[in-house]
Amino acid sequence: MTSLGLLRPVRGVLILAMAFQGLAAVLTLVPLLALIAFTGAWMSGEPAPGTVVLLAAVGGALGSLGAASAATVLSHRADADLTRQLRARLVRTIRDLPVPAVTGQGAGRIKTVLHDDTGALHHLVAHTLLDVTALVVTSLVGLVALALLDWRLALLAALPLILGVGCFARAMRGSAAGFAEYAAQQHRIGSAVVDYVRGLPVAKVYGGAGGARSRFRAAVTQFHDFFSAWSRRTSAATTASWLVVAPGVTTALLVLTGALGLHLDRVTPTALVAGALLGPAVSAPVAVVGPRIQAIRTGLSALGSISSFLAQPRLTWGGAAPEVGGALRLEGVSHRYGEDEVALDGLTLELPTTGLVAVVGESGSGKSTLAGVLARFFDPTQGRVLLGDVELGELSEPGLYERVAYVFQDTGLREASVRDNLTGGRTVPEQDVIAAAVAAAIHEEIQALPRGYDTVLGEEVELSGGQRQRVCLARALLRRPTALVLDEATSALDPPTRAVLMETLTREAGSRLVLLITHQLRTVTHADRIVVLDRGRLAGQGTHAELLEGCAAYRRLWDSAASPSAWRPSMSAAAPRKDS
Ligand SMILES: Nc1ncnc2c1ncn2[C@@H]1O[C@H](COP(=O)(O)OP(=O)(O)OP(=O)(O)O)[C@@H](O)[C@H]1O
Repeated sequence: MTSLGLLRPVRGVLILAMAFQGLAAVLTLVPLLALIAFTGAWMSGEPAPGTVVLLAAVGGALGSLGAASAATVLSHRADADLTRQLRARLVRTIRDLPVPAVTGQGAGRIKTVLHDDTGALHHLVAHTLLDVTALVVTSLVGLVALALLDWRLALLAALPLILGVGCFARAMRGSAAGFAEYAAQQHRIGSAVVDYVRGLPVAKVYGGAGGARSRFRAAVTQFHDFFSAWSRRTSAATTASWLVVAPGVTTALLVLTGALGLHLDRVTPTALVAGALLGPAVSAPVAVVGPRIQAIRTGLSALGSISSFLAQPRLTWGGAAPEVGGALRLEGVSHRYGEDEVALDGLTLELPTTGLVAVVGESGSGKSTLAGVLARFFDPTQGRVLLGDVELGELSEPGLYERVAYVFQDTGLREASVRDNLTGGRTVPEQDVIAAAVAAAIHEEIQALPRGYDTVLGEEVELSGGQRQRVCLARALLRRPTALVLDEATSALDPPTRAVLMETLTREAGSRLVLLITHQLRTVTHADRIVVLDRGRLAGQGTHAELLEGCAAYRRLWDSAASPSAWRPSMSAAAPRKDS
């Protein structure tokens, strides 16, 4: 579908609105035409049709008001319908996009598309199309009416129009690239603003050294330089196009020539009056069409931007239900961000169905990318991720997330009650909610909130980072998943709380897979299996003792691990588990 195809759902209403606007433009000229007829009759000594003129003036004015109002109502209805439909489609698209496309720079693009581009469409659909219709119809009808009375005066009236269009076309030469650059620069400023606002705390501390602030300043300066140069290049031709079609110029031209023609008996008094009244209506639209053209271009570019946003590759889901007891497996999984950045490199791994598995590796070794492909936040660029014998993409979305739960370091909580955050709005027995919160060591702190489990997060209270992580863990436990994947999900906890949670996770690992991605090597030495990643490759896997013995990458990590954690496996946590 071309970007104009996005307007298809409201095409009918828009055409009707433009028809009403065209009618309004014609009716606006009716009083002038009646006045011309009156003047002609009066000057030639015929009985002047005063009542007809009066009726035409009133009828034309009222009719044009009515038609213009109908056009405005219709165009605004079309705009409201279109905006609602497009925003719904955009929200569905955002929901299905791979996560990296909606975070970081992607967030800036979403803001542009949802806010700026749909705003630019409002101007195009609700206002600009009607304005341009009115301008074109007024100009054409005025020209035709004048031509019927005196074709020479009509040609004269068309002269400023032609010159004005010529100057304007000259001003617009090469403007497609200029408008594209204008849009790109606006987008750059938008992204820089998002980046700057996100980095504000850093910028406050580090002042001018904050890269985001410099990027924002550079984007604004660059835009200013570009826009000044563009204006300088086009201002002479644009000003000339405005001057040449100024109503006074056209009127003077037609009155002087018409008077001369009258003197020479070549022009009738009626034609002279018609020229003076209709001439400005013929050429004046050029003066106001410039900003409208820019609005049309901005609207069309917004349509293009929305259309390409909607066309982005999305994650699609199948309908398969996950096999009961299926293990998570990776077969030759590689993932690249962009052209060069290899984050995972031919990773083949079969995870057990129960037990505590830790994933460790140096910073940048691909741990979070592994969590991302397991969570199907995005698909790997190569290879397959399976649950049992079914690829994740063939599963239904609820099928995957009911079976496999994820807790991430910065997993967001919604502005909703603690209970709703935990249950996701589902009806869950109260004792299950409490049991999950107890297991995640957060129950007592929730009870101490102003309205306990009914307290609205973000509105009534702000939780600390560690509390948020524990609420997220409780939410995951409440699902009773067969696999629980945690990416640095205990990073914000103090050692005693982390110790309690490690007890919980170790206990949970007795009946499900708990995959713990962590930097804190010393908290997972008791894991049933430790997977070591090194520059996206599998460097080794086994128990702590086996890896110390046979995996150089693990030994390096172990040697560089800082201080021992407060937690050691307790007798209860060390209960035997079966590995697959
Ligand atoms: N969104 C992204 N865009 C581009 N490159 C990325 C992105 N996310 C990660 N990378 C790159 O992919 C590689 C692996 O990153 P990843 O975050 O998976 O490693 P990690 O082991 O989790 O690191 P850390 O322990 O520091 O969190 C790194 O080189 C990183 O720079």
